[in-house]
Amino acid sequence: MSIQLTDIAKHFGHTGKGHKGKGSPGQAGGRALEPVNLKIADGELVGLLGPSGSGKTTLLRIIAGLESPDRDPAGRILFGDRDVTDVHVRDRRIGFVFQHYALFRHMTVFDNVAFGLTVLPRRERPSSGEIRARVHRLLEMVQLERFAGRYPAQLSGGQQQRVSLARALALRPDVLLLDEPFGALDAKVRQELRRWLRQLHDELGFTSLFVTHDQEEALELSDRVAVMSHGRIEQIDTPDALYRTPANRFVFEFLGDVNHLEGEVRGGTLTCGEATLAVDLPDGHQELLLRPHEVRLAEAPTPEAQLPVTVTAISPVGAEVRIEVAADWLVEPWLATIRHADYERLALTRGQRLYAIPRHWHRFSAEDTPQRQAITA
Ligand SMILES: Nc1ncnc2c1ncn2[C@@H]1O[C@H](COP(=O)(O)OP(=O)(O)OP(=O)(O)O)[C@@H](O)[C@H]1O
Repeated sequence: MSIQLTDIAKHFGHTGKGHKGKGSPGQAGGRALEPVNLKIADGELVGLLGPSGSGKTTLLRIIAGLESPDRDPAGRILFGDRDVTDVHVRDRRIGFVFQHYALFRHMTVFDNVAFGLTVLPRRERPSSGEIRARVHRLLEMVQLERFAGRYPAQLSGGQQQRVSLARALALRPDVLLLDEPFGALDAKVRQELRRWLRQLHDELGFTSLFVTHDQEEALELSDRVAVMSHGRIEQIDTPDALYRTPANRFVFEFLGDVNHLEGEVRGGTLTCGEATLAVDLPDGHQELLLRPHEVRLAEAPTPEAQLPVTVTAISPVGAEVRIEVAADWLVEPWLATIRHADYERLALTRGQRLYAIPRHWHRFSAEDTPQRQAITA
């Protein structure tokens, strides 16, 4: 089922009490959402990513029907061809999963998953045999069949969240909405649950929208990610496109580690203390941004890049080695990620003097037009 939002805005009155007991800090006049336009294709898995207070949950709750959008502008929500703007939450055919597993503690796993089906009006309710079959099939999918008779308290956090997922899917929703579904779990379990969700999503073909403030989670799990800030969608794109062609500085900085280089450009050379870099930019003050993988470390400078640094920390854990380097000309240390082979070849140690050689840099002008330049060194 596709989802289309047109001009969905939300303004909370100053006296309004938040569902989380929050006020409306940082947003003039309690504006939680600027008018948002968004199209999600049938069967798509979209992540809503943004810092705290950027409006992710508000947007999700409006789509769910748990919160109503402003009347001015008169926004609309379509599920497929159906206008659901004024349709009650229980008639929107939505499944929910929230961070805090709202499982019924006095019910077994089986009964929790079956609950939504057993409370359907009689004419819509499947037979008890059918309910049993459907619940077992769902528990099989989330590999919890042998726990059907247990109570939530007898399960781990990750298992409880899998029950929540099965329960949300029991009513065969067209749309699955997840609010920080894995937020309360440790890193390894989160990773596992992401795979679950992706698999179930692909297998069952529903449309999913999930809220997260975890960049890695959003980029790994989603077909597309909507990056939000201050109640606006700054950019919505595939993870690859977001990372490679960010629409503005906020998106660039929010999606990963960033190194800063600020200096004065004169005659095609940027100077910052004892560091210099050849750049194709007009004279004046400039700030360049670099991702850690765009910084090469070498034993000698090049004619284009003379950026002396000292290694201050080395973290060889993971697919790449993370090297922190510092220098007098840097306000904050830089992070460089290099291959293990290069790490061994350079025989890096703490305190070692090296040269940073930018492969690429990015610049966002005041009008936020992104620019990316490759260094032809
Ligand atoms: N019921 C409410 N009444 C008043 N203000 C609210 C209410 N719900 C949210 N807000 C405000 O609206 C803004 C957006 O909040 P929202 O919860 O949507 O952000 P979020 O991106 O989901 O944040 P988080 O990651 O912290 O959950 C915030 O400024 C928040 O304080």
